[in-house]
Amino acid sequence: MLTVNRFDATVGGSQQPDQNAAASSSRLAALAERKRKRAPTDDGPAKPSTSTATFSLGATSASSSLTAPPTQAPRQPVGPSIHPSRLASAPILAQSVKKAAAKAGAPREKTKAKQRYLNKKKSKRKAMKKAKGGNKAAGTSNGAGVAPGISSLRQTDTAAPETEDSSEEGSDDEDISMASPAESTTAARDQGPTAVAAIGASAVETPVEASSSDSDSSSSDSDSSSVSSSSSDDETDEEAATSETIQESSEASAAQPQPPADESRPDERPSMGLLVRNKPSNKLSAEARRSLAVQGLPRGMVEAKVVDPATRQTLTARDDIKASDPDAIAGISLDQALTKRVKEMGVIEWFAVQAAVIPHLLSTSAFVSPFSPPRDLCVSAPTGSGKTLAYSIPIVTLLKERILIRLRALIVLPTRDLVSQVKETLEQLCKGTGLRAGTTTGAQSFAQEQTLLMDEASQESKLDILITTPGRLIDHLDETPGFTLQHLRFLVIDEADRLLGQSFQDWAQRLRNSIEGQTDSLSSKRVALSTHQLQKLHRPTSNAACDPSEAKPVVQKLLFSATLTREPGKLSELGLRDPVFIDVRDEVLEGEGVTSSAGRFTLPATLQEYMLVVPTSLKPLYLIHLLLNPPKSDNPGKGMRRTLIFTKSVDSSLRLVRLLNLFLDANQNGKKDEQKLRVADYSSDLTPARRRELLASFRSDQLDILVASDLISRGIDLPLVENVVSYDVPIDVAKYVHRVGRTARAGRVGKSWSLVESQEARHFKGMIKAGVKRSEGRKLEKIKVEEGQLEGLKGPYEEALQKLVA
Ligand SMILES: Nc1ncnc2c1ncn2[C@@H]1O[C@H](COP(=O)(O)OP(=O)(O)OP(=O)(O)O)[C@@H](O)[C@H]1O
Repeated sequence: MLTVNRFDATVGGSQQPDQNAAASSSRLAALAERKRKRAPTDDGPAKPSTSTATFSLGATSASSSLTAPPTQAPRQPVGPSIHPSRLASAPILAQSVKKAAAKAGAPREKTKAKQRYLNKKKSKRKAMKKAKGGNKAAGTSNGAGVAPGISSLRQTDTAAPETEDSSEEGSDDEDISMASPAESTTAARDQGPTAVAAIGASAVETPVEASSSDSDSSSSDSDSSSVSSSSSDDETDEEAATSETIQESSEASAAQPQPPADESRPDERPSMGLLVRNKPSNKLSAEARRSLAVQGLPRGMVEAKVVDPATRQTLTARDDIKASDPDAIAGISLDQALTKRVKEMGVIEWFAVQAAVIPHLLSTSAFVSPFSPPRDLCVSAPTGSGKTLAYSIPIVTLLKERILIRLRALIVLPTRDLVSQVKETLEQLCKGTGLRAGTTTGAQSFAQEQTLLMDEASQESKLDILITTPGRLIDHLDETPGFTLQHLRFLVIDEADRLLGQSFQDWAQRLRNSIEGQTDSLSSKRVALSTHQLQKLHRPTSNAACDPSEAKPVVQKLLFSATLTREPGKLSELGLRDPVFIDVRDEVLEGEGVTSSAGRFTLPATLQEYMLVVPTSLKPLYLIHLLLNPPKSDNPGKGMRRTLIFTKSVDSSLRLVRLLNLFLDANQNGKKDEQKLRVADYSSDLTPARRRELLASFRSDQLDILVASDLISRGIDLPLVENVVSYDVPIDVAKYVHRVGRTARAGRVGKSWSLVESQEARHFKGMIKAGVKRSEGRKLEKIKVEEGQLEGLKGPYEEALQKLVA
């Protein structure tokens, strides 16, 4: 009753006078009804009802009864206590009171179809009870008497109790369990096939969550025309869906290899009704989860090669190789000149991703046969783990033997800054090889880029390697005479998940069309190959394989990211050829396949993560405190330098930089000796030249802090960054991974600090827990800052705020 009264009071308090009058009269009516209920009736004493049930019942009926006062009200007295406008403006509230009403047993109209369904259900239940009694009598275990597909899962479950890891996953699920089934499915789709499969798996076990069924009963009884209303109020609909889902799943399981049926009780295979009653437990064994998760996935994804991030391999130059030394041959052996250049770049040993990818790519040849083209490659490895060299070294090594200049490698990246960065790496590697690398990003005029790309007279490429953004690439494919991808040997899509998420100009499909057009060029048009190319071309063994129509594009597609999508749908945009997957992350735990951890991304082992829960109104002050007095600092009192701060937008960055600089000025008064922190914003509004200048200042320690939106959260390699601060929490886990990945690169130590507003804390922790995987012993540590610690900063902060609004 208290709940109702409080709720009424609240609603009344916010209503207009006439609404108040209506509400109080309805409250009186409700009171009278409650009294009437307490008094004995002809039918016997009234049953006590809980306050929630009473409230819910009334509230549900409110939606239909408020417009016209209830005529046969006895069971709906409290209805008018919720104003219809409130229900109309709060669909979730309306839905929940409706649902509660259904539970409380509000009378509902039953159609014939529904009645038929219920009757059928009743008789099934009876049959099940009988069967259950039989089972008990026979002393069967929970697996016996269940359809083979399901029973096999359950028996495994019993045999293999949950591991620590799987229970942790369970708690992850708990954290995100507030999402509706529809939300979960959408989220799962975003996370890739595993998550979708997991949803599928949970539908097998808890099919109540399945979306609408097309049974008569559900369609006839539904209040709403929307399919998504299966969340519904209707228990019967839920049961119908349950039954159907289980039927479907057992049909599906029939297609799978089945364990032998229980021979001792061959005739006791139950009806589907029994399945509904004997729902399996909510936990599938790890093995069963894995097999569900991998169904329908590409071979390479299921058989992904998992590489330990701690793997290292020594650098060997080709001259050192002894033919008898299998390790040297299997290892990475570059020629002396390239080894020297790599050493000049600070490489003394190969990192894990390089140790896996470089030999894999070097095992193919520069010129591959269109009749047996190489498999494509998808690589997922943590931020700062050296993916750029992993693809650049093989490209340079294989292409430097070329005779004619043709465009043989195309590297696509999402931003200009990244294009420039990769170009610098390739230019260093190409020194002395004669290979030419160039870029097109729109930083220069289109005509200038055309001149750089193509020889006007011969209309041949002037570049061996082109590094570009997708938009500019499509422009050149469309408008630059002679520009072709027909000689391409390597196509690299770096930050692949980000690029595949961008659909502008339909770039992925158009790129694919341009590449696949080369099949014709190589076969029917018989494009003249270089002598070298002809010599290297592997001759197919049978004549049938020489059929020009069998020729395939020779381009090998290489996809890289720290957060690579495992969604086959997304990957298929590029028409990958039987891709090999290399996944650099900690060893696969028992029961965890490559896909079961899809959507969980590995963080660098050298990263320390911290979070501060802060009140929204004082967030800037907490940031200032953090910057001036960084906890866990090796140089206390020196402030937080070599720091990147991420905000949610360019505007936020600008405002924050102004406030910080005003504060630092105000705080500097009288402290001449102390070196003030130097802060600047880095945004897409700045010219490329200004951005280059800022990065150079940061690299040379002339700037301490750069404040940016997510513009530079991906890929940018600033080796000196020691701290990353998320002033606004990232909107998804991939953004978090890329932001924090600007530090702790190439094996260096780095710290990330997330300022989380109190109301965001639960969501943030859940998101991170579900989305990232850390090395053993690592965790997200909470740092506490008491408001008292901010006292000394309040004066200059107030001063800065006043100047900011002036
Ligand atoms: N074997 C190595 N030894 C030492 N330093 C290396 C090695 N390989 C790469 N590096 C350096 O590590 C840094 C990070 O490399 P890179 O930018 O390729 O990382 P990444 O994996 O592409 O990261 P992100 O996912 O953030 O783009 C670079 O400064 C690079 O020069």
